[in-house]
Amino acid sequence: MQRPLMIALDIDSKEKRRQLLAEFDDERLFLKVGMELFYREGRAVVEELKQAGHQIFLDLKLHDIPNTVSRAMRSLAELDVDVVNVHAAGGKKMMTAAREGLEQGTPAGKQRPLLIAVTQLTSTNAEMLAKELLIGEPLQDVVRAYAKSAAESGIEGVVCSAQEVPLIHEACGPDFYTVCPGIRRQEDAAGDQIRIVTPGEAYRLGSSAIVVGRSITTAERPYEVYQEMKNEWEGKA
Ligand SMILES: O=C(O)c1cc(=O)[nH]c(=O)n1[C@@H]1O[C@H](COP(=O)(O)O)[C@@H](O)[C@H]1O
Repeated sequence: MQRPLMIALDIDSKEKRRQLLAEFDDERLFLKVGMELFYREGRAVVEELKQAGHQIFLDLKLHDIPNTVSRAMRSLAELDVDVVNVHAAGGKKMMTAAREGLEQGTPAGKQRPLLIAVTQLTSTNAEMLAKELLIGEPLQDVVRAYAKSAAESGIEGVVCSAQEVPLIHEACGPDFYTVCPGIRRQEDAAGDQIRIVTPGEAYRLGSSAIVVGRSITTAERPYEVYQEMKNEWEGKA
């Protein structure tokens, strides 16, 4: 897989989704289908986007008992998506079950989707971790430990802030896949994101992929913003 800029299609209607994608002409994109779109449009949206030639990160962040996650992954594997995810907080048995479910569900002759685990959401900070979630260790240590658990479960990578990419690569090796949301240009509103990084900084920190939602999807000229952020991410700006 290249180092893609994944566009988060967090959009609340089929019409708006089609309007947005029309801005990109025939360009083949890496699209993230998350809960909002999937719960609204179901499996059909994935099939439509695949047929149009796009790559898909199906971001449903599974987090349940191992048996349930395994069986859910078996079902998602039939969709022929490129990347799927779970919450690392579900533990090693759950992550292993997710991988096994994917392996069982992947049709013969097809490559199974890349499986990654969310370490700590980019909307989380150290204070929230300590005071609300009652996790006593420093945030970076928690992210490192969760990434190691993911690697030990035989899955290929994590979702993390680009701020944590160097420590994850140190712990899990340089090829461990790091998908980084919480990406903003200097001028963009942070919204609910806390551990934010610019596309250029994510590139310099060695992220494998970045995820960009609202900076592109709510822009007046989404394609221009996409090009600008992509150039920065590819080290061209
Ligand atoms: O798993 C994710 O994709 C994810 C993990 C995380 O820690 N933080 C995070 O923002 N995301 C997703 O990445 C996207 C970020 O969107 P924007 O904040 O609009 O750029 C959203 O679709 C989130 O669901």
